[in-house]
Amino acid sequence: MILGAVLAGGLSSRFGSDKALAELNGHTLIALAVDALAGLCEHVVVTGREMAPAPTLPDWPRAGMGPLAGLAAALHHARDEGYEAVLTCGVDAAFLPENLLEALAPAPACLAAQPVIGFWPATAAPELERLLHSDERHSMLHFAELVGARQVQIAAPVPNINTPGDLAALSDRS
Ligand SMILES: Nc1nc2c(ncn2[C@@H]2O[C@H](COP(=O)(O)OP(=O)(O)OP(=O)(O)O)[C@@H](O)[C@H]2O)c(=O)[nH]1
Repeated sequence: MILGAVLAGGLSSRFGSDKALAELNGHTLIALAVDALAGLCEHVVVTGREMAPAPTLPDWPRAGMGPLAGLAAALHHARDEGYEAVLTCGVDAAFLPENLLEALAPAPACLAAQPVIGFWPATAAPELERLLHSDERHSMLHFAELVGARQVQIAAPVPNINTPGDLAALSDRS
């Protein structure tokens, strides 16, 4: 079983307002991200916020530590509930390719350009706990390197939405 996890905390400082609640074609970005993962995974959770269109998990060990703390919460849930791995994306992953799991399997692996989109085995939880308690860089890429994740290139990259301009460009395209 695969658990989908939307990493949905953060400050959205480049966006200027909570980008999870920004709308694309009448749907919030977080709802689109949950739907995208639900098409690929048995169950979906949202980390790093209390209100969401799917069950939520608080970041581990605490909020304010970045997306890895959301991944840690999801890996703990996966381990406790018997999921073998977690598929992650950010709130700005409105369009995930249908073959994403095939491209990322076997875990661990992540997208080369966007390591927030990754496939992580539940057994990676202890290494992530160690990293989050260390002075090392708390970045998805550093964790990916630590666990030997393959960095995968895909033909059609998932668009990043960091600014209102990024969102407007997507609205124009769809
Ligand atoms: N669970 C969780 N997710 C996070 C956290 N920080 C960022 N994220 C998510 O990780 C993804 C990538 O983060 P960024 O795009 O850099 O998000 P951000 O930090 O809100 O944006 P900036 O402030 O503009 O850098 C987004 O989907 C964020 O929602 C966090 O502390 N906890």
